[in-house]
Amino acid sequence: MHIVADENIPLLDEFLGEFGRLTRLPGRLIDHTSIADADVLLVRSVTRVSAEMLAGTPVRFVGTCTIGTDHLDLAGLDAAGIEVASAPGCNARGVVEYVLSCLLTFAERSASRWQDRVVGIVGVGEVGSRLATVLQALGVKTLLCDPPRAERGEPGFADIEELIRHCDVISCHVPLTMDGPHQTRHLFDGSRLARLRPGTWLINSSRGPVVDNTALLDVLQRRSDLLVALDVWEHEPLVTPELAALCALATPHIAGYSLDGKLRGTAQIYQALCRFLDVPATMTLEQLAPRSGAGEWLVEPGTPEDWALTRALRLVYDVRDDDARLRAMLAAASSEQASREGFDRLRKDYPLRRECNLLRVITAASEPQVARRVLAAGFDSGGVE
Ligand SMILES: NC(=O)c1ccc[n+]([C@@H]2O[C@H](COP(=O)([O-])OP(=O)(O)OC[C@H]3O[C@@H](n4cnc5c(N)ncnc54)[C@H](O)[C@@H]3O)[C@@H](O)[C@H]2O)c1
Ligand SMILES: O=C(O)[C@H](O)[C@H](O)COP(=O)(O)O
Repeated sequence: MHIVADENIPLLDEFLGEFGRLTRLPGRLIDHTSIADADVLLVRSVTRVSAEMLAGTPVRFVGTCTIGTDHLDLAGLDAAGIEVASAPGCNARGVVEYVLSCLLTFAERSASRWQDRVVGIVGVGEVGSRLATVLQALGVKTLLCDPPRAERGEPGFADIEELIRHCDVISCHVPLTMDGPHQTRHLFDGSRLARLRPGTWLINSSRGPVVDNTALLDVLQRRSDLLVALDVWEHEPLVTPELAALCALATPHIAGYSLDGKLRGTAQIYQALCRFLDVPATMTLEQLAPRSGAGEWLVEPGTPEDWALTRALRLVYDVRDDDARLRAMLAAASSEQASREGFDRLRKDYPLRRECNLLRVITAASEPQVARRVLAAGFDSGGVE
C-alpha cells in the first residue's frame, strides 16, 4: 500500500509504517500527480481535496488529521465512493486554552476583569461546548448561539443578534460553510461588525472567512474601542498587514496547535483507516505519545484566587508569544510571497506546547495552598486522553 501524507502529520511512521510505503510532502504541494499511485491520502487543512483531484488514481481513503473539513469536497468524494475520515474534537482543548489566553490579555490591556463580561459563543460543538463548560465553572455568564442545534429542538440557545446586543465578548467556533440555511461565510459581515457593543472583544479561531476581513478592516479603521483576536485569516497563508496591525492579537492559525491535539488527530485517522481496511487497531496513543512534564506553579498560600488563576493560565499557554512571532515575521517579510512562506514556517516550526486539564486548574486556583501540586497533576494527565 502507498500512503501519501502531509509532512506535518506527526507519528506517521509509528502509526502507519506497518501498512506499506509512506511518502511525505508539504501539504500545499500535494496534487493529482503526487498521488498518481497512492492508495491512501492523509492531509491537514492546507490541502484541498476533490473528486476531480483523485480521478484516475487508486486513492480510496482520504483522512484529514483536523477538526475542520472545509478543504474537502465531501459531497463529491462521497459520490465518487471515496471513504473520508476527519478527527472531530482532536485539538478542541488547545483552542479553549487559546481563547482563555486572549481573554486574560484583553483584560490586562483594558484594565478590566474578564470574569465580569458576558461571553457569547457562536457554534457550540466540540470547541464551543468545552469553552462554555470552562467559563461556566469560572462563574462567567455565557450566551450560546447554535441554530442547527436549536432547530433540532435543543434548549438554551440564543439568536446571533441577541449575542451582538448583549455580549461583551464574542468567540466564533463554527465550521466554514459557503451556502445553505446556516452559511457561516461572512457570518460577521460589515453590518454585524458595525453593531458590536462598544468595547466588544471579538475572537475568531474558527476559519478566516467567517469574519469578512475587508469589512473588519474598515470597521477597525473607524472604531478603536473593539479588541479583536484573529487566529485565522480570510486569505491564508496571506495576512493583510494593515488588518494585523489593527488587531489586538494576531496569530498564524495555531489556536489548536498543542502537541496533544496533533497526536490525537493522527491517532483518530489511524483508527478510521484500520476500520476501513478491516484490520485491528493495535497501536494506541498512550503507547506512542511522550509524557508531558509537570507544570511549575509557584503560588504562596493566601495568594488571591484571581492572581493564582492568571498565573496558572499563563503557564498553560500564552498567546502573546504567538502574536509576537507573527508580527515579527510580517515586519521582516519583503514581499507577499515571503509573508505566505513565513506564515507556513511559523506553523511548521511551532514550539512544543502541551495541554492541561483546565477544570482541575480552576479548582486548584480556589485553594492556592495546594495549587502547585494539582496543576502538576493536570499537566501529567491532561495530555492525550
Ligand atoms: N484555529 C484552529 O486551530 C482551529 C482548531 C480546531 C477547529 N477549528 C475550526 O473550528 C470549527 C469548529 O470546531 P468544532 O470542533 O467545535 O466543530 P463542531 O462541528 O464540533 O461544532 C461546530 C458547531 O457549529 C454549529 N454551527 C453550524 N453553523 C452555525 C451557524 N451558522 N451559527 C452558529 N453555529 C453554527 C454546529 O451546529 C456545531 O454545533 C472547525 O470547523 C474548524 O474549522 C480551528
Ligand atoms: O481544523 C483544525 O483542526 C485546525 O484548524 C487545525 O489546527 C489546522 O491545522 P493544519 O491542518 O492547518 O495544520
